[in-house]
Amino acid sequence: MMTSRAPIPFLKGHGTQNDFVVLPDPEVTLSLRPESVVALCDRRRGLGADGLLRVARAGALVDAGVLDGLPTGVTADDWFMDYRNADGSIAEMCGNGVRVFAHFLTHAGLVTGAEFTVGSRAGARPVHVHSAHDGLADVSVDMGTVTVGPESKATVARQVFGGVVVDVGNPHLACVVDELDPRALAALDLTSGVEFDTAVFPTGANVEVITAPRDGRVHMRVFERGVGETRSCGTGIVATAAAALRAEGRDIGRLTVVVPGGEVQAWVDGDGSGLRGPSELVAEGVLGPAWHAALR
Ligand SMILES: N[C@@H](CCC[C@H](N)C(=O)O)C(=O)O
Repeated sequence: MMTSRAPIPFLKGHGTQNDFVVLPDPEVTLSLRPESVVALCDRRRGLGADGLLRVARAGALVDAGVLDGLPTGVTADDWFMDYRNADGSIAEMCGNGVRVFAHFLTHAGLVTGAEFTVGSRAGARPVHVHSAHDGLADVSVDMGTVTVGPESKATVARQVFGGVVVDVGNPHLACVVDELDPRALAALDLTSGVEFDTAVFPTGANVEVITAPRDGRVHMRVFERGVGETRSCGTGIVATAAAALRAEGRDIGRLTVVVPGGEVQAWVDGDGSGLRGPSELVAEGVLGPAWHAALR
């Protein structure tokens, strides 16, 4: 078998400190085995990240057998965010990832105009890149339908919190805790993980702990499926907005969600949901020769 020695480019970026390795692979020539993703996302032996974003044409991912078919609303020519968690697992959607992905497409000149569609396993996600200069961008994402389901519980730092099941394309348990102020939220120890009802979440859950909304703002921390605690989570921010609005007796509205890595605007309206926030491209380069054997 022929192996290509062409350099493998990468970028490193983050959205409110939820960080990603970006791997441009338009025609899907790279093989992303879970162990390779784990190694690349490792903060000591790899580049270090919460997740990995392969940048590929949707049709090429179908041809390569990475996707079984084109998700709803996605066309073969669309740029597709092939998202992997740091543990090598595949997730349906990543809201911060879409912002960084859209920023990369603009930075690399792979799209024309400020508005375009990014494909994801959860379907097409329209984006608007409001600005992109000097490695920094401001990006809105139409996050589609957000479905608030039944109540459930999570155990976090030996405390049991009630929450609601929220589907943002991926599964969330969003727990608005009235008695928690931002200082008490910041003091919670999430290092030993979270427990949730696996009958409710057979494929796992992302768990958000959220303060009660005040003056249009909430504070949130998240323990992500396939990663651990992260400093932000875009789908979790939309789930947070939906749950916090529900706690105020509202189905629609707009909130500022404060996370350890910054602030993001989120909204739920009659047509769906969305978020707007920053993206930063921190570095770009090529992977060292040892990675060729792993990824080709
Ligand atoms: N950080 C992401 C969510 C990534 C996927 C998640 N860990 C899952 O497994 O569902 C975001 O910004 O939405």
